[in-house]
Amino acid sequence: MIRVQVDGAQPWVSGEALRRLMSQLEAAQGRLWDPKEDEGKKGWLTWPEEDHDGLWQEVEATATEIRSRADVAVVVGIGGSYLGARAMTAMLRPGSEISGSRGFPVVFAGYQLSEGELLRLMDDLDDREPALVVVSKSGSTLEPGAVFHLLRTNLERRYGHQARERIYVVTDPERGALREYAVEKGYRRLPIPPDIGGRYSVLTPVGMLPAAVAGIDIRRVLTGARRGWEECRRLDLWANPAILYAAARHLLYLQGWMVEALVTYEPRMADFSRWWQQLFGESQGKDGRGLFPAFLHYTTDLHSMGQFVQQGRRLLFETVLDVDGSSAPQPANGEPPDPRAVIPDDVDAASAYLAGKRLDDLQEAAMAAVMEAHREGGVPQLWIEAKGPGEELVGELVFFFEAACALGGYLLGVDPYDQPGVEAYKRKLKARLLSGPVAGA
Ligand SMILES: O=P(O)(O)OC[C@H]1O[C@](O)(CO)[C@@H](O)[C@@H]1O
Repeated sequence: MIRVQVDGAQPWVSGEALRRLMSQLEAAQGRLWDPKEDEGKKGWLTWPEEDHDGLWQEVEATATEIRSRADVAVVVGIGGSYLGARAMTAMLRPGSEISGSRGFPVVFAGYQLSEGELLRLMDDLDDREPALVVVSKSGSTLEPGAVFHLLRTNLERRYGHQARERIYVVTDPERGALREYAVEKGYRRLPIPPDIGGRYSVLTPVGMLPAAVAGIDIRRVLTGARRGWEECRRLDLWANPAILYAAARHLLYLQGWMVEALVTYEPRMADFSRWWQQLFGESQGKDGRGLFPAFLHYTTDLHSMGQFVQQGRRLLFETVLDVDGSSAPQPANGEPPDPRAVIPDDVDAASAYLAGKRLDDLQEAAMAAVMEAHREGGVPQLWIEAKGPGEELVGELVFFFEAACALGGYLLGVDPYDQPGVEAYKRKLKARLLSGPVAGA
């Protein structure tokens, strides 16, 4: 269940302001759900209601194969080709990184160009039995392309011809250099539907294969996505969380607020904020428009950015993503909480008022205190309450944010599906590499 509350954003998001926006909201919602609008770009919209059972069986079988052949999966991708998978694994399998002990380890690479990082990863992989999962829609992105070939070569040095049995490729089923290479080498492939763009692709094999490898029940993720789909179809501002969220942030934007900070309180949600940031940043930041999507991880960032939020230049509003309370196992009815998370009685004088409280109590109090303080500091706050079992919740949240993002793009008057601005740096980088000296030559 996802509920959006706008009480903390008064007077900017008033009932009257929402009513004035109503005809634009109806037009945006109509455009979103009209199959003739933006044809070929909205595969993500109908994806949760379609039957892809054959594909999911293949994804699950591939995940089982990876888990039986390897003891760690390295997912190579950038942007929409790794952020969603990372968000899901961090949220649902916290601690599944290479040194972690819970779930099957899934690590990520190919999302930056640090040579030191890559060499450290290779060192770590030396005493493991890795599999590579390469994810790229276009099949031609520089960062994952370079890192994939380096990791592949490393695997080939170790396993020879058999390395190919450890390499899995998720890419466009019809085109792209990576697809051709995978066919030539005989790697097992999974498709990214051509009508689903990178940042909207987390519910396809892009996110679902790494999730299944990590031991996440992807069928439950899909159940949640389907619930999100049902909620976000309604043409009722108060019953459709995506319309209300898109409307509220648009009203704040129109009244001069420039930065939206997604606030989370659980470290396992940090990667989800990065996924959210790409979704909104790439979809809406164009033609000189759009809110800058930032994120703040509380209470950590209260001790670094809290000062600015409370008293700095008034440019930022907060969207608190309140995901189903604690990440700690909850005691059964009547049972006491895990005593290891309860502050003992024999504490120093400054901590005496904390004695007997569990860390979760402190977290809850912190959320309420921050809300009050930042309101007094003049920071508008939207509140997204998300409740339910983890796997389903992540699917529901993904669909909700995707729908809100597309609607927001229409309200802004931009195309939420392209990213022409990213090409500028790509072109210059390519030109330099084509003409520049070769390292070590
Ligand atoms: O999956 P690909 O084609 O490698 O692209 C990765 C990411 O790069 C971008 O194209 C931006 O360069 C994103 O839109 C995309 O998610």
